[in-house]
Amino acid sequence: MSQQLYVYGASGHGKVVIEIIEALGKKVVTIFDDDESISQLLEYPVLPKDKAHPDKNIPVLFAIGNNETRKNLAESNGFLVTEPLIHPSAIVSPRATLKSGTVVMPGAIINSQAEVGHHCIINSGAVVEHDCLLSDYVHISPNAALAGDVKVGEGTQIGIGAQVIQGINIGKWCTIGAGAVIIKDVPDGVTVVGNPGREV
Ligand SMILES: CC(=O)SCCNC(=O)CCNC(=O)[C@H](O)C(C)(C)COP(=O)(O)OP(=O)(O)OC[C@H]1O[C@@H](n2cnc3c(N)ncnc32)[C@H](O)[C@@H]1OP(=O)(O)O
Repeated sequence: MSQQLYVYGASGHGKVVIEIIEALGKKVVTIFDDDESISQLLEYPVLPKDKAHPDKNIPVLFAIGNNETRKNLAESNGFLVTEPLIHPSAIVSPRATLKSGTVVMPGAIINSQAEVGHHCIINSGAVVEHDCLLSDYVHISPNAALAGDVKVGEGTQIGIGAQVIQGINIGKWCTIGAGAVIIKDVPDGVTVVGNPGREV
């Protein structure tokens, strides 16, 4: 895996990504952001991509919390995408598979034969149990937990502290609210809150 990385997105999420890169002993070369008013993130300079002439051989991590924005950026930029970045304190089964552009935050757990797509965020302390199947651009927020064999469609966010019982199918581009408890399947494109989860 490359020892040098770009980070795209000078956000709070970007700060956590930078600290993962540092914890892995790799080097952040530059942070990119389309907002020209941002010049620095932590100790790193922030540059608009068009002014930076990025090296096509240095991979990027798109550090954007919003799933749709992250997808649009990833699909419109010709960057080399980084292999998954996994914080050293996370526990990832050797039988789990993670695709490029995905980041696993401190303390997260991904268990046996789980599959995680491209450009996903498995946030701090989240649990993705055995045999779960996560499509691209999914965000599992801090401390959320998916029991075994849960499927999550593209672009869905599971909110902070939410819990999903085993075998549930959650559709594409859904939002599961903070602390929700999901005990039945969720169709595409809806927001579900509460315990038990109800559509709003
Ligand atoms: C490191 C990081 O920071 S990662 C980021 C993690 N962030 C999250 O997990 C955020 C998750 N987001 C939420 O929970 C939000 O409240 C959402 C997306 C579910 C709803 O947001 P909005 O669309 O703005 O809905 P709104 O606030 O208008 O609420 C709609 C209704 O749902 C209720 N509601 C909203 N969120 C929740 C929730 N988490 N649990 C229970 N009820 C909720 C509201 O009280 C309201 O009810 P009412 O119509 O009876 O008054």
